[in-house]
Amino acid sequence: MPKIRHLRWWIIGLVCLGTITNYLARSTLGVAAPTLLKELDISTQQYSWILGAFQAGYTIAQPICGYVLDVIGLKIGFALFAVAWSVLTMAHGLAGSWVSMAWLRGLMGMAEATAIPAGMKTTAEWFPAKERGLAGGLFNAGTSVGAMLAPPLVVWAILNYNWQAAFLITGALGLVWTVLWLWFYQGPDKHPALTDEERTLITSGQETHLQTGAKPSLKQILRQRNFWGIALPRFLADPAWGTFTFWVPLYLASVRHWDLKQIAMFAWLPFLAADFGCIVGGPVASFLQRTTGMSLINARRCAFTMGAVLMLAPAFIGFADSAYTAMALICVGGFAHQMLSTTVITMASDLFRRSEVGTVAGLAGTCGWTGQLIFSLMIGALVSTIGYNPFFVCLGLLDLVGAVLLWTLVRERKEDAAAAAATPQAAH
Ligand SMILES: O=C[C@H](O)[C@@H](O)[C@@H](O)[C@H](O)C(=O)O
Repeated sequence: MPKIRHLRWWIIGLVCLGTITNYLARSTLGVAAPTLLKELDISTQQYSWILGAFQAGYTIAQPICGYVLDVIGLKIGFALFAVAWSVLTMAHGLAGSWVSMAWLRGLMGMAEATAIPAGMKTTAEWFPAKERGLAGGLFNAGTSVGAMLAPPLVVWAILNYNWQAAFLITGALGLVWTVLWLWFYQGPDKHPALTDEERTLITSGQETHLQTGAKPSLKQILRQRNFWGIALPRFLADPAWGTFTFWVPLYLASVRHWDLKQIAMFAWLPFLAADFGCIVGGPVASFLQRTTGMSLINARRCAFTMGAVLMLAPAFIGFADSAYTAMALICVGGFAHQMLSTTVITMASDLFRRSEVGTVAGLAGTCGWTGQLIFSLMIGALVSTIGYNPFFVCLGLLDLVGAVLLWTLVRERKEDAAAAAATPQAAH
């Protein structure tokens, strides 16, 4: 293989592609739902159990997937899980009832839970500290791209073939990605296309104490206050993601009386905004580091806080007179959420060893998804009596609490903070 300059950006691009296929696969069901519910005679309540099976599997499995990646390595680990979620997606086409669909969905959720821990682990292994924010944002942007691509692709497959074909295609894309991954991916220690210069740039830009290779220990991770310092803000932040993903179309239809055509025309916009949010968080932190000389951790905390302040905008969604203003506020919410979410997700690689980043990111993800689940159940239980407004207001405030926790719970090593303050130039 010839040497490739800036290889790390190609690698994170490949991981982003993997995240896109991961989100495409999981989003297929929602788009195909109207057709397949009718054909398989599945009720709305049974459909909610199918969705629940995915959420439960995904929530529980994130640390398990992260741990497997930490132990057997990214190349084989990510490939195994990608094959599993792709084959399970394709198998959806064989389901004949809601029960078999729910089983497939639960298992698929477990395999899909690899995406974020794998992305974080790649970021930790391949990037110097100063670039991790942007790298983390780039692969995480794949989530929204996948969610945006699903509707046109799935509708096209259903119109030209049938709903089964939609699952076959999105699953097959995951397999194609796996072949690419197995062909192109190697760790930075042995990638034949990595130049010596770039390898030095990567290792010299990483914190020495994070490069050691102890195996992850669950007990030890859960005892650290830095873990809770990132996991609790995720618990408080992720309800926004769940709300934008699962509830906003329903809100637009039932409260703003939008028809399907209007929803199709506008509902992807918050995800586009979310993509920008993903990409902005890292560079904002780097900019602050460069201009003020503050430590990396403080710069991340500032970026998160900015996102949290911006998240006040969606608190006003329910008060907007026009549906279009409400939509604009939802978009600000998508942007702000991913700006702060990417930032806190990336902090797993700022605070934990490369050999345990997968497990830590997975555990924090479990907290995030638990927050999503609780919030979603609360909306489901209360929306018919109190409406959506209190929930939007709540979303606006939760991240401010998250910011306070991030500032108070996370402790950075004194020597790192001092080094950053003494040599601000080293930060970029
Ligand atoms: O809050 C949302 C996150 O940033 C989102 O992009 C992913 O982490 C998502 O939760 C997932 O696990 O697929």
